[in-house]
Amino acid sequence: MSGGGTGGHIYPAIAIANELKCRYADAEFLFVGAKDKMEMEKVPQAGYTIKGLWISGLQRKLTLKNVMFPIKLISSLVKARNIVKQFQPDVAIGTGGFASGPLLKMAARAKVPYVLQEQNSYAGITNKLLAAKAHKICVAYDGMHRFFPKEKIVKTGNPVRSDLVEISIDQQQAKVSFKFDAKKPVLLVLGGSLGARRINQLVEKELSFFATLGLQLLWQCGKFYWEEYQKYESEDVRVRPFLNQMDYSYAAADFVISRAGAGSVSELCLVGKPTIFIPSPNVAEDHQTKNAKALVNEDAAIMIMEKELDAQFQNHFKNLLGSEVRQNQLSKNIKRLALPKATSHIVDEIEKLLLSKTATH
Ligand SMILES: CC(=O)N[C@H]1[C@@H](OP(=O)(O)OP(=O)(O)OC[C@H]2O[C@@H](n3ccc(=O)[nH]c3=O)[C@H](O)[C@@H]2O)O[C@H](CO)[C@@H](O)[C@@H]1O
Repeated sequence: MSGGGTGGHIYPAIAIANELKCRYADAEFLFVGAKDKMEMEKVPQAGYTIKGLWISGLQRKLTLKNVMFPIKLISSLVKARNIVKQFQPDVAIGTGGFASGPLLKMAARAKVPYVLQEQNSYAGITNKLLAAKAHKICVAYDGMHRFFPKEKIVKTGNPVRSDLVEISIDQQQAKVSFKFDAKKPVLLVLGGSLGARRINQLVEKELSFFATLGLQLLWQCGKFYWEEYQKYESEDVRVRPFLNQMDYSYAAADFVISRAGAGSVSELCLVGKPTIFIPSPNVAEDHQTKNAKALVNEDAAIMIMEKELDAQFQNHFKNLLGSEVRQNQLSKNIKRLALPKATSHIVDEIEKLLLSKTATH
């Protein structure tokens, strides 16, 4: 299994591994990630072993990191080749992020078949490079033949960890677990797996506005911003660098403000809470805006662009809070877009590949 760099690539890989483990209790898994990235912490937390490659992406500017890139690439290819040789996998799976490049390249060389999973409507560079030798490419959006060979594409949706597909926790209990008043509404603020500077600035500015509306705040600010924002912890405000229990966090929420990364969007469809998306304008081809727009077009969420926040946020938010009818409408519509069987569908494709491999041996 290889995917990483951000949660958006890691959690799909974990979801797929969990589903495979359910079907094949004796299956063995090995994750491969990038040495200093968040997968090195999150994958072991999910109960899997991970090995790290010394690899990073190419920077757009001329930097020392780019000078090191060829050396890192060669070192990663050598290490990936050894990993494949020792572990001898039956199949490999890549969910995006640069570490999957060397790993899957070496898997292909050892005749190990691989499946790719692409979360976004705009394909990542690593997956584009790996597409030619992939057996299947599981995607979440239409029109992906712009990037990948048409005959390899299967539209499955994005894998979501099973504990988030059906959240059984009661909302009151979830609120109490964060030491909130169970009778007062909770606003969950998500900045994607790394946190979002602009969303943090917005929340900081609107703290008294939220207080006058009687809201309690569960604010995931991101590990890089934690030092700056932890001072806002109070009776009604919880500030966290990262939320390890997303099931409790979603369950506690009455309203959500979030970035529009592919994984967050897929999870929020399953969770069905009234949501305001603030897409990151800094990602390739502006794909977060496209992710959020797909929901707005179905009247399933509200979207506010970063540049409109100062002028429009309070109005949008007050309108939402003031209308239970609107909240119910958004909840109903966003739930309709959920794809709860995505992980199972992807694992079906992996199974088919394994079976065809066994048949040809
Ligand atoms: C800035 C950037 O490059 N973002 C990209 C990154 O987003 P990012 O890494 O933010 O990923 P997503 O929004 O896709 O998913 C976030 C994942 O992290 C989990 N989570 C998040 C916060 C938290 O406190 N705890 C937690 O567990 C969520 O439950 C979810 O499973 O990958 C996505 C999928 O390829 C892309 O669509 C995004 O554009």
